[in-house]
Order: sequence, then structure tokens, then C-alpha cells
Amino acid sequence: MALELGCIADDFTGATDLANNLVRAGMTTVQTIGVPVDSIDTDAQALVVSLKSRSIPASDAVAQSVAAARWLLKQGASQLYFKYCSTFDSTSAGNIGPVTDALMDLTGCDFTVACPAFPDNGRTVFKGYLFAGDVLLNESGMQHHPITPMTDPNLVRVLQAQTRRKVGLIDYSVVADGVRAIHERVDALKRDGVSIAILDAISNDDLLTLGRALHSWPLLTAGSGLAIGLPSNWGLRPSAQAAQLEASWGRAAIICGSCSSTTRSQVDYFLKRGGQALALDPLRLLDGGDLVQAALEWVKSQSPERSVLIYTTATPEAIKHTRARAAAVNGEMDISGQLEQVLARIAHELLAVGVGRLLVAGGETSGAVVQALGIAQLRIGPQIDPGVPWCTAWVPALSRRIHLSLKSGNFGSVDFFHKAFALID
Ligand SMILES: Nc1ncnc2c1ncn2[C@@H]1O[C@H](COP(=O)(O)OP(=O)(O)OP(=O)(O)O)[C@@H](O)[C@H]1O
Ligand SMILES: O=C(O)[C@@H](O)C(=O)CO
Repeated sequence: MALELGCIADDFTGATDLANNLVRAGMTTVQTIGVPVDSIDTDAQALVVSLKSRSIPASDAVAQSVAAARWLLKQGASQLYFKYCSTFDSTSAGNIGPVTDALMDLTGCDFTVACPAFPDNGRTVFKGYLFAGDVLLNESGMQHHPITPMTDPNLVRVLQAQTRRKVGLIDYSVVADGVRAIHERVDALKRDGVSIAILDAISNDDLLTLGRALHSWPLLTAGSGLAIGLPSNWGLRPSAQAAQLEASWGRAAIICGSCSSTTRSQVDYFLKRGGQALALDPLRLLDGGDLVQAALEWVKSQSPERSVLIYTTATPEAIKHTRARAAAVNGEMDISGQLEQVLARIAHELLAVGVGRLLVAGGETSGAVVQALGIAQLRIGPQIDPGVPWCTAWVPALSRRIHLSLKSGNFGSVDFFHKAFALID
């Protein structure tokens, strides 16, 4: 089967999350890092281009997303899928709205949907309100996100602030009534001048219904959840074979820049279990401290038989304190960006000490790490937890493949770090 689905993901963990859902639903999928310069030789049915565009200026996110879309259309994609976070991470400046607008202009489509729901990971949308687990988005910890704090759970309002198009809602009762009811609602919304509909979805069944209803639409925008209902539109069925990888090798390491409450619990669990862990102090950046060298020295002193965790993960209060100290020294300092680069350099150096199994937590952090390792493509393997697979990637500096997992900040069970390495031991 030829290429059908062309996906543009606004961060790297989100891209593996989407590719994972597609692979599990039976679609052969290749994930690229950035927009490839040339065509790629693949028989994949889906391509996922990973960008790092979630938190950059909206005009840059638009330019990169349009370039990715043009490339995917040139490869032959018949449907485009713009993937963002299941917690709708964005600000009133974007980037979900501006990118959606630009992709609608590019494809000439007059109507699309916005569907962050991913029930397998506790993200549900009801009456346009996004829940993370049992609480509304703005009570979930996301209100403290260091880059895109989410303080309003009403997605119609959140998206309307970012787009020049009118935003409406297709609510759960319409979705429950099936494909025809959804199409009728779309027609009614169009008559009201609406061009983008937030989709309610509270279960995988809702996503499967929506997947059928959106068959052959030129453009979809969503988290990864909506993808579970798409492969069957091309007659594909779930298959475990698609996710097989070669054997892993080397030392195991975890690089953690995510500060989400989920990741903080995972770090705490790892520490309580006596894991080998090093916390990096961001304030050392203010006095020119060499965090990379310090981390490497530390790694060399640890047992190579057990995994190591290197993290900048901190509480909202600690981040606030760090930011205030940084601002007092230099108002221009981007402490979060600098920490991403520090962790990326450490990841690169870890290869030299024999790390062949690398787990990275946090989307921005993963983007920085993957770029520093010079990785061009990821092959998707078995799922560790919903939304997080193991992958393999060719690392040019090593001239060999490593196992790599990019964990979204909010994903994974509390024992994720142990579970992940147990799966590929
Ligand atoms: N101690 C800290 N102080 C300030 N910023 C930090 C600190 N630790 C990490 N950061 C920054 O916070 C950001 C975390 O974003 P990242 O995308 O990596 O994680 P996340 O948002 O939890 O993950 P996801 O995007 O997958 O949900 C990064 O820019 C990181 O450098
Ligand atoms: O959708 C999600 O929650 C994740 O794939 C993600 O994008 C986190 O960065």
C-alpha cells in the first residue's frame, strides 16, 4: 500500500506517541526528525515528521509546519494530520491556532477538527472541556507548566484566542449518535460560519467513530488518540509484528528535563528505590559551572550494570526561584533552553561511555537530545506504556543503532523507568 497519512508533530515525544498509535493500529510508519531534504525511500503507509515547534514563535512554527506539509504532500500523502499535545499545550499567541490556519490555507480545506482526547492516557474532552485524569486541565498541574501554562480548560475559548477562524464544538451526544450525526453537525456548524470544531471524546469508542467520520478529510488536527481510528479507513488491522526491534545493547541511562507532576513522581520513585541518580542544579549555570563535565565524571563513578538518571526536574516553586535568580543576573537568560542544551550535550557524551539504551523524559528535552545525537529517523518498537514506545535510531557518531525512548512529560506509570528497561533487557 502507498503512503496515505502525512503527519506533522509539534514535538518529538508527541511524534513517537502518534507513530506508536498508528503502528499498533496496523499502519507501517516512519518517523523523521525534521523535514527531510529529499524524498525518502520507504514503503510506509504513514510518515510522521517531528518538529520542535510547540514553543517557538508562531511565525516560525507556521513556516516549519507548512514546509513539512508540502514535503508530505509531495511524498503522496492523501490526508494530513497535525499532532499537538493531548493537554493542548499552547499560549494565546499559538501555536496550535496559527499552524491550523496555515495548514487550512495550504490544503484549501474549509473545515477541520481539533481533538486532543486520548482516553488511554486519561485525556478526555466533554462539552469542550479538557480533563486530565479526574480533574480539569487547569487543575492537573498543567497550570504550572514552565513554558505553556494551561489555565483554561475550555478548548473552544483557548483555540478561539489563537485563530482568525470561528471555533465551534461537536459534543459527546452527537459523537454518540454516530457518523451521520457528526456529518450533520458539521454542516450545521458550517452554516454558522464555524471552520474548526473541537471534538468531544470520552472513550476509545468515540475516537473510533470519529475516525470513520473523518475518513478522507484533507486535514485533521489532534493529539495522538484520534489516530487509533484512522488505519481501518484503509482496511488495516492491529498487528504486533509491526513493533518488533532488534536486541538492545549497552549501558542504560535516563535524561530527564520534564518537570511535570507525572515525571516528578517517576523520579521520586526511582530515588526511593535506590536508583543511581544525579540532580543537576540549574543555578550552577549562573556562575559558569560546567554541568556536562560534572555529570560525566559522576556517570563514570556509577555501576555500569544499573541504569543512571540525570535530571533537572524540579517543583514549580524551585523553577520560580531559579527563574527569579536568573532574571536578577541576566534578564535575557533563557534558563530552560540552556538546560535543554546541557542535557542534550550530556546525552551525546553518554554514548562515549557505552550507553546504548537511552530514555529521555520531556518533549522539548527530547527534541534537543535527538538533534544533538544527529538522529534522522526513528523506528517504532514495543509500547512501554500508552503513548511511549521503545524505538531504535541510527546514530551517525557511533555508526550504530541505539534503543531510544522519548517519554512525554505527562505519560507513564510511576515505575516507568524500571518498567522501560525491563522490557528490553
Ligand atoms: N529546574 C528547572 N528550571 C527551569 N526550567 C527547567 C528545569 N528543569 C527543566 N526545565 C525546562 O522545562 C522544560 C520542560 O519541557 P519538556 O517539554 O522537556 O517537558 P514536558 O513539558 O514535561 O514534556 P512534554 O512536552 O512531553 O509534555 C524544558 O525547557 C526544560 O529545560
Ligand atoms: O499528546 C501528548 O500528550 C504527548 O504526545 C505530547 O505531545 C507531549 O509532549
